[in-house]
Formats: sequence, C-alpha cells, structure tokens
Amino acid sequence: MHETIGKLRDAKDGGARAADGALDLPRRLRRNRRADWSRRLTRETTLTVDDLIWPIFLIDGEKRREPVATMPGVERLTVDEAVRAVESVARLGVPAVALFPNTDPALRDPDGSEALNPDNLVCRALKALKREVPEIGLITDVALDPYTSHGHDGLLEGDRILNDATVAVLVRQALTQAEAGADVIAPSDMMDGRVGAIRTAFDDAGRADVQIMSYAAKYASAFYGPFRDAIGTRKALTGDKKTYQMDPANGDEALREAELDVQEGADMLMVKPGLPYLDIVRRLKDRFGMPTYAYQVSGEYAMIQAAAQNGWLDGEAAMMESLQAFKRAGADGVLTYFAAEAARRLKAG
Ligand SMILES: NCC(=O)CCC(=O)O
Ligand SMILES: [Mg+2]
Repeated sequence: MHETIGKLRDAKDGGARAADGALDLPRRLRRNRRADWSRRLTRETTLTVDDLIWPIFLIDGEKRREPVATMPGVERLTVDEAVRAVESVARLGVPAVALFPNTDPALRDPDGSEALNPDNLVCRALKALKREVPEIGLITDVALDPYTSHGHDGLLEGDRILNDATVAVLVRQALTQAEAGADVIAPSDMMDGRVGAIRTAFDDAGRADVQIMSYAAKYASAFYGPFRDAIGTRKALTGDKKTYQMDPANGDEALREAELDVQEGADMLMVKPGLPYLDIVRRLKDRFGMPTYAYQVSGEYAMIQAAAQNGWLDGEAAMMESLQAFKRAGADGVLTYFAAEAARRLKAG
C-alpha cells in the first residue's frame, strides 16, 4: 500500500516538520507496544497452566530419583516419588501428566510382552496416581519401544516392522492401561489403523469414556535422542524408525495422517516434535479444529537447558517464549518437560 509507506511530512505541509524528520505515518504499530498495560491489552494468545502436560519417567524401586544426564533437571522417579512429584504439579493446576517407563532390561523381549503385564511399571504408577492424585489426568503412551529388546515401537519380522500384527498388540496394551486407570491413551507408534482398532476395542469393552490423544503426525526426528537415554532404548535401538514415523520433509502427509485419526475416533491430535514443526500444528488446527497438542521433545528441552547452563541464553525466558510460540501456532496445549517449572513460573506471575 503505497500511501502508507510514509512520505516526509514536509512534502505536504510546506516543510514545517522537515527539521525533525518526522514521517507522515498514520499507522504506527509501536503505539500499542509502548506500555506494559497496552501490551497486555493487545496480546493475542495467553499461556496458562491449563496448557501444560508434564511427561515423567518411571523406574522400579522405592524412594529413588535418577538424573537423566542428557536432560538436565529431569529425573527418573520410582512410583512413590512420582506420586509426590505429581501431587505438587497438581497443586499448581497442571491438568495432566504423561507416563513413560524405563523398563528393566531383563524384562524386555523382541515382542515387548511386558507391555501387556497388568502389573508393569506404568500400570503400578497408574493405580497409585489414580488413588493418590485423582484430580489429575493420566495419559499413557501406547507403543512397544520401552518394552522391546530392539527398541522399535512394533513387532519385527527380520528388519520389517509389522503393521497389523503390531496393532493387535497395541490394542491389548491400551486395554491394559485403561484397566489400570489411564484416562487418555496416546498411541505414539505410527502404525496405520491403530486409533480405529483401539477405539473399537474400548467401545466393545465398555470403555467408551477413555480418550485417545493420537500422535497423528510424529516425525522420524533427531530430536528424540535424550528421551531414548531416559527410557534406556538408545543403545538397544537397531536401525531407524523411518518406515513408520514421518519424513520431516512432508507437510501434506500430516494432514492425511490426522484426517484418518479423526475419522477413526481420535479425541485429540498431537504433533511431534514441537518447535521445528509449528507449521504442522497450525495446519492441523486450521483444517480440523480439533483439540491439538504439540510435544516439545527431549532434544528441544536439552538444547535450551544446555545453552542456559553455558550462560548462552536466558533459560527461563527461552522456556516461556517457546511455550508461548505453541499457543500462537494454534496448539491447545503442550507436552513439555518444562511443565512443572513453567507452572511454578506462571503461578508466581
Ligand atoms: N513417545 C514419546 C516420545 O517418543 C518422546 C520423545 C522425546 O521427548 O524426545
Ligand atoms: Mg497414522
């Protein structure tokens, strides 16, 4: 718009303002930014504690916390410690936690059979949390990688991940978790058809109330490295996950993935990783209008923490800015290892 580009006022009023060089600008966006009250009044999106989901890592035993070296500030927790930690975030108003087990290597096998043990680590944590902290939502991960000796999310035949045979196991895993108290099942495996199969099984089992948060668009990403340390699969993993997780080059395909999951009965959609895929968050939100979440994954967390520890950036400011960015992109919430810290920060005001 040519006339708004700004002509010198002296061209219009005979040079009265030429001396101070003022531009003839009827529109000045800085006006709204000039004071804190005005910035608050014109702010488009707000991050609140209701937007946060806290992923936690579980280990066997009692009264133990183990630091995860590649995720400074994150610890693996025994179930009793997890209960205490979850109580504290529930008090801050965090709506939900997501549980990830670091399974005893002795319990891992090629079929991930420990996933179906109704007394496995996740199920024990679910029961304890449901009893002790009933007000918080419990989200569980459906995929076999914490339980397989090869670190893949599904069953292997040679070096091929079997789709339909894996889905049959995932359905049983989901039912096992629902039985133990999971409120939301989050399939992260990226097998085709798993959302529909799980939905049908839940409905048939009288569990129509259990929600499904689908990892609709999960990319084969380099940003999951520290997570694999946290759950102990980094060394075990053979090959990569490119035959089931999405190619980072693709965007339209994320819409097709999400569309199928919506048709199959997903209640919520998720995009993973987070910051490098904000365009996907926006496209899913605009297209489907579903409750849409982003997973700020371990590598994203580690990058901010590592830079902060080096004094290279202000960690707390970078944390809050990154979380705000998810809201701006259209996310209804964020799974983030920063959830507890961000909730404390939001509460402090
Ligand atoms: N299914 C959950 C994950 O794979 C999380 C990855 C991460 O935080 O890097
Ligand atoms: Mg899919």
